[in-house]
Amino acid sequence: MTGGQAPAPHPGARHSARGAVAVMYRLTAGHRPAIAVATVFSVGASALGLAQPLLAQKIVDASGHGRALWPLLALLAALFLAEAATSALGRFLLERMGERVVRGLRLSLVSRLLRLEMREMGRHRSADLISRVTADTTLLREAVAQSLVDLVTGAAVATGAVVMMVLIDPLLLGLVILTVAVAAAIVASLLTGIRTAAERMQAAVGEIAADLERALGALPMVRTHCAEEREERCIGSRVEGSYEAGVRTAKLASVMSPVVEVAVQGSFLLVLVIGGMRVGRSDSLGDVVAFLLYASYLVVPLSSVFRTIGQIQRGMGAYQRVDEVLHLPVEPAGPGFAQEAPGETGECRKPASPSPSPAVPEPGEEPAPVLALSDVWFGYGPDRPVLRGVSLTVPHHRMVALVGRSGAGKSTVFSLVSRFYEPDGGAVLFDGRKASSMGRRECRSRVAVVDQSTHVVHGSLWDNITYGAPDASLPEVEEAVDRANLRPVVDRLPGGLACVLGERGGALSAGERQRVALARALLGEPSLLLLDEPTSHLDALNEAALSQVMQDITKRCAVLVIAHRLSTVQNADHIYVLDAGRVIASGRHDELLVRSDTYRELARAQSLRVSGAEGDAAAPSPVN
Ligand SMILES: Nc1ncnc2c1ncn2[C@@H]1O[C@H](COP(=O)(O)OP(=O)(O)OP(=O)(O)O)[C@@H](O)[C@H]1O
Repeated sequence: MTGGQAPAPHPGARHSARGAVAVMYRLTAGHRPAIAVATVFSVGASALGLAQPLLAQKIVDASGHGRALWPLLALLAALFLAEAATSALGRFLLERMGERVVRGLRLSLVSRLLRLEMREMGRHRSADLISRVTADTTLLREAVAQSLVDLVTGAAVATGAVVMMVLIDPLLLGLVILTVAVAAAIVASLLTGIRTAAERMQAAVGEIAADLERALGALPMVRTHCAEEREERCIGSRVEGSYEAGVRTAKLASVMSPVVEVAVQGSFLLVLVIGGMRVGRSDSLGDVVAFLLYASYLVVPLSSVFRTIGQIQRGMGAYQRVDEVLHLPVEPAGPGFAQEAPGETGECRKPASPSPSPAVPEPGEEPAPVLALSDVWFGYGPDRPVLRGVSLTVPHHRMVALVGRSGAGKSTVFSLVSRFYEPDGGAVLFDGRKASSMGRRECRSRVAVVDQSTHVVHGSLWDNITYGAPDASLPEVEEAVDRANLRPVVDRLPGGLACVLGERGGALSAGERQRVALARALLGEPSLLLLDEPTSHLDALNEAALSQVMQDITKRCAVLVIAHRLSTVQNADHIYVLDAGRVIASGRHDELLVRSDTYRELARAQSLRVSGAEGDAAAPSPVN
């Protein structure tokens, strides 16, 4: 498997040993030449090892007959060295192959996770998904890299030993095989239990990560509610779950070990007793010595093969979790959104021309609006529509506002415009073109979003501002900083733009984070800026300043803004009032004060100018 490609699905091959072999086979696709070369080295090393008992036999017999020993001893030393060198090379090749397999899996996982459908993302806990990329693949690496080494070398040595033992004493070999077969039957019965326990343990590890992330992500809330003990108990129960599954695995594995040891010692004992009785008849102590050495060559690798199979079962438990992610649905690769293999994509950047021009209108013809929603229906679940036939337009260089009570569906409109979700009915249009006929990347390249969560990530202020345009020049960044009213923050921070912000932008206030997000959005030169609650973290002075910033921004792009505070959008060119997923009124501020009860209520609740509005209603003035 090459990096970035997920292995093909393997339904039904989940729990059986055959399934595990099939998974290992699939995982190592693309690495077979390396495995073949490594196997040749391992077999070569085994052959060199297998020749040593023969030589030992000769040395014992030669000393018995008083012949010179040093040439044989020198040959034995040379065999030792050659065996060590070839076996090291074979082992290295196999381990490197294992690392490559895991690298490919990790790249596939990362690639998939970054492109998961938003709905799917909502169904999983992010820390659990992360643990599949880190903890589960680490367990899998041990299974693939280490186990394959032991399996290949062990099987090669055991096969060679069997051949040599057949030649020396088939009866003794039969006895050894009998004891090993009994051990194998017992080990096989333990494997399913080991795998199930390993799956449980890995799932518990994922839950620990997810719960810990939840608690650390909301640490101030945990502290202010004195919930440390409660969180500790909750996470502690996950730790217990992982401990119990680990202990169960250990129990099963510890039963396996004595079984294998008894088989090894039993074989030796049998060989010693029966071989000793036969020495008198065969008249060769050398034969018994050689046979004993071969027996050790057979049972030692076989015991490691048994252990390895246990390890592979544990790895398969982890693979199950990895495999689930590899088959989660990702966003469809529409036109212009090719799903390049990881490594080929580089950073996700806006295209060179981030604000594609709208189709050139005929002379005298109005250009199509930057954004239009036409009778859009949408629900997060099948039974509950959140948007019910929403239609709205955002013309070029205008500021349009969405207002309405909490839960009316305003942010959902943004999610559809960002194409996190597709409408169930109706259409979203960019510059007159249906979004569904365009790739997601093309749609998103037209839009910049500053939402309520105002994402600021660990890194410098510069990194955060240039996140969407990593090649931006200093003057461009400076301009975005000024336009977003961020200059005082840059001047205050030590190192200015180079200042490293803590995780989630902890070094900044909420209002400052919002302005960083705005600077980032402006740097991308979008044709449409989506602002969700832009004033939610601002004081009155900064709110007034931002209103001015928004007016200025419309010189360069259109703005669609969501605001609870109507003071921010009083000057909007057009306002849509959303209620329970429907547009119930639209117009300018003064018009809506007259025409819309809901708008008037919202305004009254915020003590905005309402008096007299009922009397001086102006004619509606749609902006397009
Ligand atoms: N990811 C989601 N999954 C399921 N339901 C959701 C999801 N996001 C929002 N909703 C539901 O959709 C409805 C509209 O939510 P939305 O966030 O669009 O409202 P809003 O008008 O932006 O509210 P607010 O002003 O409080 O931000 C709400 O009832 C909300 O519970």
